[in-house]
Amino acid sequence: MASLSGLYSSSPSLKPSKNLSFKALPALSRDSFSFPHTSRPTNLPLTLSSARSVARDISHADSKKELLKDPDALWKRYLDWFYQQKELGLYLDISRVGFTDEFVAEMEPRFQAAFKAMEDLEKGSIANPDEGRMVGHYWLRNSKLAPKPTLKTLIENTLDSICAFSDDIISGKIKPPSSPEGRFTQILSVGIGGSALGPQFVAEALAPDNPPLKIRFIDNTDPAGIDHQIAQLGPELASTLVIVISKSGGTPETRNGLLEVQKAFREAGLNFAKQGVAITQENSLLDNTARIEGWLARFPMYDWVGGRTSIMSAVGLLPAALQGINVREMLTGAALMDEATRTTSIKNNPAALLAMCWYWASNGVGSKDMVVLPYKDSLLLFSRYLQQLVMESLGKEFDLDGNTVNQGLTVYGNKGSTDQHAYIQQLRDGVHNFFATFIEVLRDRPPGHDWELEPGVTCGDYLFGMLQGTRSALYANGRESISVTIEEVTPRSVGALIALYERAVGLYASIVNINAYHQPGVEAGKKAAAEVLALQKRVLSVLNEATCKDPVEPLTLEEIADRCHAPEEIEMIYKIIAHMSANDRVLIAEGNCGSPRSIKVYLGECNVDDLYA
Ligand SMILES: O=P(O)(O)OC[C@H]1O[C@](O)(CO)[C@@H](O)[C@@H]1O
Repeated sequence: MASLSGLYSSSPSLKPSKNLSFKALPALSRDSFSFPHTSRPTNLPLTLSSARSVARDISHADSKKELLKDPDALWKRYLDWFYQQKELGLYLDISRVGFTDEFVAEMEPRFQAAFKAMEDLEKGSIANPDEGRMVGHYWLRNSKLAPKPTLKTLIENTLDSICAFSDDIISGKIKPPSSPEGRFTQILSVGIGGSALGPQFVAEALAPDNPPLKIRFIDNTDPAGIDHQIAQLGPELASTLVIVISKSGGTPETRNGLLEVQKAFREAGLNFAKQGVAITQENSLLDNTARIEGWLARFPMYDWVGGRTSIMSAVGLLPAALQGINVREMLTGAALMDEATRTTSIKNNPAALLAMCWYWASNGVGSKDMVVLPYKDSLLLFSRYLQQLVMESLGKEFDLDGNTVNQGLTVYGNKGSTDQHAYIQQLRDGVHNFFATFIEVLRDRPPGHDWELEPGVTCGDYLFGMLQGTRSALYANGRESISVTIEEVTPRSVGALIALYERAVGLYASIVNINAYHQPGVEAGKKAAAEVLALQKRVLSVLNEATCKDPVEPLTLEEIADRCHAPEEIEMIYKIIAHMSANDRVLIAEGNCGSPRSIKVYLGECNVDDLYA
């Protein structure tokens, strides 16, 4: 068995054997960012890289058993790698990740290159080369960093106008036109992806129990979900501020949500424009609509802020401010964390430490998933928020040199200790395909509210015990974990957490040589969805023509596909017809929908002008 000090120190005489350590990776240099796993084998039973990973796991398990037998060594490792940002009250413990000193040394040149790339990014380089864009979310919390004075002014003016508008809404200076209450009481936020996840996370984490305005979200094109949100508002629709958020201003789900909400306003006899706010890029479709229709307010989104890092722009700040959350404190927390994560010393940079652990734990190719477990109900949505931030940023087919890499890092999680009664059984004993991140909050309750439910023990002590117990139990079984601790859930600490992960994702992307700031894969799905809807219109047009004949000519699926000149799309045509007939649409399908060959289809009525053409 490898000795304890050999695995966790750089003592030359006690170095781990080559095939049990990270040494199997090629020598690293700035120019050799390509990885041994550039196209990851999927069907081989035990590849070189998986063999190395298995060997490494065994080595970890052995070393951890050794460490467990030697609490002094574990405590030393804890202290050696313990990070704290005093001003923020944020701590990071990576002692339960088994990286070696050799590994840290090997990563050093890559990190120095990543720090340089980050410095250039903050200075306004085109850090998103595919889209030819700057990446400026760090400027949002420190406008002095913005590369041009006009951008600095824009950021500052937008923040001032967000705060002023929110104050006016909350105080009732700006009123809804026909609400008996005389002031706005609800927010309905319409947006998806980065235009929803940030505001959702912040609302759950920070909104007070009785906020000046309560918030609800439409973040999908599910008609039943939309109906539910509108029905829940009931008569309060008259005092609802509708915030439509879309950076591009053209996302179909968001457009649909807007059209559905506008219909509800019309049906209730309300003037939508007097209650509508748009957050979008200047001159986008949404911006133009809001301007032409004379909506209550418009706030800008910027070309240089990505959707998944837009939480500190109007996207996250306006809804937060309207709920009475101190957005300037959020920005301060983020700015302080930005400062802390600019240092080029890996050991003193919490974002670099996270990125380094992710790389170690997942072999630099996402071979293990990141399970995020906040032990605090209000941080429930953190893992969902991180899912987009990490997976949309890191899940890439090609690296920056055009090599196929199929990179990524899977994120999931819910909250502790709830998950202890769901999937932690598998994490402890089952397939070893993850590493955990515990998010710990020291303060259980506001001061003066705590009580002991049994002598010497509070409810919060149980939560603490569950977290520590799970961390120890996982470690005892060779499963790695990171612990991030904050003192309290406050606007400042939430801002800091967001900034910490934004920076870690940026650094990680650099060390694996990918563009973190584009999302070409999402476009493919959007394009395919648009093609399905175009096909649906062709199907309706073909059916209309057949229906307008005398007598009506019911068509089989094959006939429809032929007349659409799309025989290869017959399966999709069947699905379109099944979906439409399940929804009592104009279409009539005779036969059994479960048996596609038997179906004959025509429309309920002939439309002489063929609106579908
Ligand atoms: O804000 P928009 O432009 O409506 O986009 C919403 C989301 O769609 C994506 O472009 C793709 O999912 C995300 O990156 C983005 O956050």
